[in-house]
Amino acid sequence: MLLTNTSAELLSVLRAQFPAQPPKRLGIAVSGGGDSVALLHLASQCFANEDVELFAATVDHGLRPEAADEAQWVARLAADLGVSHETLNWRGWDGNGNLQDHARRARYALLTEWAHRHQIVTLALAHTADDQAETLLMRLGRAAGVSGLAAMPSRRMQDGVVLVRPLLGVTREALRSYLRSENLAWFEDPSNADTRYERIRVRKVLDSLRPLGLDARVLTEVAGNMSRAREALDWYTFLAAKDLALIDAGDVLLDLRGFRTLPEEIARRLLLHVVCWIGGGRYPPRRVAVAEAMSALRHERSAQLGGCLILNQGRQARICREYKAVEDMRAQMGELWDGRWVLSGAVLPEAEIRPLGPQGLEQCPNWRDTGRPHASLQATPAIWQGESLIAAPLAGESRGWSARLESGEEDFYASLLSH
Ligand SMILES: Nc1ncnc2c1ncn2[C@@H]1O[C@H](COP(=O)(O)OP(=O)(O)OP(=O)(O)O)[C@@H](O)[C@H]1O
Repeated sequence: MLLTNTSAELLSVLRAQFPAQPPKRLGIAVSGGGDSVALLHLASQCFANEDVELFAATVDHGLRPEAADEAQWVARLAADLGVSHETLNWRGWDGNGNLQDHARRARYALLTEWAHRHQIVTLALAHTADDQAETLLMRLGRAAGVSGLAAMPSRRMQDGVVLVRPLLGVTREALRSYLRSENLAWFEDPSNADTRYERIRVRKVLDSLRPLGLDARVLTEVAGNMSRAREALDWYTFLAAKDLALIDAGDVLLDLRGFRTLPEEIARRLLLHVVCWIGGGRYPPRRVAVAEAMSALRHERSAQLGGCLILNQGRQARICREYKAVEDMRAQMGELWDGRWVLSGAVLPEAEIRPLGPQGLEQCPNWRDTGRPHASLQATPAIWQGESLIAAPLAGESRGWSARLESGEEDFYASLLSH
C-alpha cells in the first residue's frame, strides 16, 4: 500500500484501483467534503485521456440549511471539470428511529437509483485509510471476528451497482495536501467535530495511538490481512457446503458427522450461511443464539435460529423455515413470498399466498410422501382463497400449481464466494 501525497503518486494509486479497461461510465459520489472533492478532481485528471465518462452526484439530505448551497458549489466544480452533476434530494426523514442510519440508507438508495438512470455500473466513494482505521477500531470495540475486522471492502455490489473505494489506501492528510496544492476548496462537515458520534470519538483516540505505531496505515494493513483471511475462510466454507449440505425444496440438509469434524469457525460460517439463505435475515443472528445453535448441533438437540428451525434427525440436521416467523406473511399472486418463493398457476380472483400452517397441512393427506416433516411443511407457501386452501405445491397438493425458489441451489453455493 502506498500512503503518499505527491499528485503523480496519488494519480497512479487511483489508476491502479481500476482495471486496464476502466468502466466507460464512472459515477462519483461527492458530498463536498475534502475526500470526495479530491476524488472528483483526481478522477478527472486520471481519466482525462481515456474513454471514461465521469458523472458526479451529491445527496442533499435536507437536514442542514447550507446543504443546498454546498451541492450547488459541487455542481459548479464538476462543470468546471467537464463532469455532469446531479443533486439528489432526500426529504424522507419522519423523525423516527436512528437519523444517521436512515440518512445513510437513503443516500445509498438515491445514489444507486441515479447510477441506474445513467447506465453507470461503477460508482466510486471517497473513503480513505483513516475511515478504514476508524471502522476497524469501532469493530474491535464490538469484539468482531475476521469478517468484521476486514472492515470496508474496496468493492462490493449494491442493488446491481459496483461500489468501489479506490482511496482506501490513501490517508486523509495526503488528500488534504493534494487539495491545497491544487488550490481546491471543500466543506468541513460540522458533524466531524461532534463527539456524540462514535466515529469522531474514535478519530480522537487514533491521534493518541499514533505514538504506539497504530496509525491509519498500519490499521488499514490489518484490515487488508483480515480481508484475505476472510476470503480463505469463505473458500473453505464453500467447500464444506459442497461436501456436506444438500438443498431439499428450500430446506437444507446438513451431514452432521462431517459437520462435527469441521473447524469451529468453518462450521459456524456454514450454519450462518444456511440460516441467512433460508431466513433472509438482513442482520446476522445474535452471537449467543448462534453459540446455542452450534452447541445443539454438536449434542444432537434441535434449535431455533434466525427465523429457522434446526431439526436434529440423527445423521443429519434439517434446517427449515420456522412457521412462527412466516405466520403473518401474505403476498399477492405474482409477488415473491417470504422473499424467496415464486408460485405459478391459474389466475384466481381474490387468491393470496399465505403459509400452509397447521390447518392447511391437515388438508394435505399426502404430505408424508414428500419425506419432509410437519414443521418444515407448515412454513411453506400455499394458495388460499379466504379460508379455503386452493393448493399446497410443496406438501403434495399441487393442483396445477408449482413453487420454485427465486435464488436456487446454484445461488446457495455461489453466494458463499461473492463477498
Ligand atoms: N451527501 C453525500 N452526497 C454524495 N456522496 C456522499 C455524501 N455523503 C457521503 N458520500 C460519499 O460517501 C463517502 C463516505 O462518506 P461518509 O463516511 O460520510 O459516508 P458513509 O456512507 O456514512 O460511510 P459508510 O459507508 O462507512 O457508512 C464520501 O467520501 C462520498 O464519496
